[in-house]
Parts: sequence; C-alpha cells; structure tokens
Amino acid sequence: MEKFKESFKLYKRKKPPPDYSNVIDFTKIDAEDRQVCSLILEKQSCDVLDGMIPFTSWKAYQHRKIPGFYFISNPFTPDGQRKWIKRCLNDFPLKPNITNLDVNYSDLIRERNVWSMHLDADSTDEEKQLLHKLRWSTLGYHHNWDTKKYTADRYTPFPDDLSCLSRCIAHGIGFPHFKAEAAIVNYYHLDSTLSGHTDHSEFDHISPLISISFGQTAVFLLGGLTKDIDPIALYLHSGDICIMSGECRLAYHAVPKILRTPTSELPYHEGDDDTVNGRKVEDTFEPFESYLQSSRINMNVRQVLCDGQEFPKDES
Ligand SMILES: O=C(O)CCC(=O)C(=O)O
Ligand SMILES: [Fe+2]
Repeated sequence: MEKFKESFKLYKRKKPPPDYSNVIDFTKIDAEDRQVCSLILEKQSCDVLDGMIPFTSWKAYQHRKIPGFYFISNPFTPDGQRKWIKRCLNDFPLKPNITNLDVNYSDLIRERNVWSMHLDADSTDEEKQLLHKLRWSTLGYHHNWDTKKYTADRYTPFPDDLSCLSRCIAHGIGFPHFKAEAAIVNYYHLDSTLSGHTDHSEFDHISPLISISFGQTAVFLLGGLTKDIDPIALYLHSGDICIMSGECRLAYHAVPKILRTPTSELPYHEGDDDTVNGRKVEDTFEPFESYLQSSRINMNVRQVLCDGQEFPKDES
C-alpha cells in the first residue's frame, strides 16, 4: 500500500487507538528538536493586528526537511479566535458565498442564515439540523468541485478582514505580495476525515496555502508530491496556522482524525458564568462553544492567479 494511505489508515483507526508519539506537537518543541526548528518571521509594517498577540511574540517554525512548510502556533488572542469562529459560522455560509447545502437545501435556506436557523426556537427540526450538514463554504473565487476549476464568473469580493490577516501571515514567511483570492472554509465533526489530496486548481502553485484552524484538534498529514512518500503527522490545535508554499505547495495532505479536547481547555473558552464581563446571556459565546465541542473549522486561503496574471480567456 502507498505510504500516505498506510499512515492515513493508521491515524483514522478507532480500535485499537494508534500510537500518537510520532505526531508533532508544536506546543512542545525544544531547540534540539530533530524535525522542526524556530523561524524568525519577516518584519511587518503593522505591529499588532486586531485579535492577534503582538507580532514579535508569534511562535513560528519550519521543518528541517520540508522546504516551504511553515507553522505558526496559535497567535490569536481568545477574543480573536471568538471573532473568527463567529465569522465562520454566522457570516461565511451566507449568500453570495456558496456552500455544500446549496444543491439540496436551497428551498429550505433561501436567503436565510443557517446559524440563526439552528438557534431559533421556532425552527423545525429539519431547519435546526442544517447546520450539522454544513461541510464547506467558499469565498472569493468559488472553487467548482465538479470541474475542479476556478472561473472568472464565479467570483464574489473576498472578505477584507480575512484578506488582511492572510497578507500579514504571508508577509511574515516571505511572500509580501500575497493576494488572498479564494478560500474554502471546512466544517468537520468528530467522525469527519479529509482524504489525501493536493490543491492544484489554482494557477499559482508557489504562493502559500494558508490554513487556519479552530475548535477541536486535528491530526494533519503532510506528505510529498506523490503518495509514495511517507507523510509527517502533526497536531492542528485551535488557533494554529499551517502554511504550504514553494516546494511544498503541491504536497499531498489529509486530515485522518479529529480529537476531542474538553471545552474548558480550549483557548476561546469563556467560563461558565451566564453573564460574562457584564454582557447579557444572548451575547455570550456559549452557542459557538457548544457547536465546537464536537466540531472543527478550518479556513483555507489561496492565491488563485499568479502575480500580474489575468484570468485566462478560455477559463471564464
Ligand atoms: O482541514 C484542513 O486542515 C485541511 C483542509 C484542506 O486541505 C483543504 O481545504 O484543501
Ligand atoms: Fe487541501
């Protein structure tokens, strides 16, 4: 069996649980680590980005043997994580963005908000359940899953805040001209997996793929240009940013497992009070925490066109 598949099967296994001792945990790296080492990020023009710890305190790493792969260990403040989680659940699934629900449930959703429908006491059970059927939402150039293409006509403006965050991350690892043009927001539950694939539909195959995770921890596999290469495994905890660029941009990757962490240990946890910092119950983060008790969200940002490239005429 191909090495990538073997590793995927191993980490997906429920019984007996696999040995996780080879999974890289970036919260526990020391200077002598055999596989990864610290990385000094490029200086930024802005020192502090809203919702992030000061740029100079970001903990970034690179892999000694995988050029183009970078990791930034949760640089978000708890409030910053809460902001992005709300964006992913309350805003990004909304029209004009496209979601997996559009094909089968457009009559039920119409222009309504799946998150609000889930919380609304007057919703039917079917309406409430839609949120749990949400698997992905696309932003900017909307990836067409059937043709595996981006086209000029399937485009809506990319959110400014996510573009700004992505630009700052890309700048830090040496891509100052990065343009966030498309994103896939993935929603996982505890039994979800994402099988081995490469992201090659973009025209630009060098600029970073920026992946930002929230909620439950994933085991992430990163291999090489073919599935014969044995992948490394690493944890993606809430707030972590993982970047594939340059030589590693077209590497196979996968999510074989989501692991449950108790909510009280997650960085965005607000405490059990029903008034938090004087805010009223309805303003608390509790419903989002409750969703994330058994879910994970991943924002996966890409540049589609090469610098200065126009959309190819026959693609639109
Ligand atoms: O969920 C992840 O960490 C990876 C998602 C991914 O690979 C993709 O959207 O192409
Ligand atoms: Fe991917």
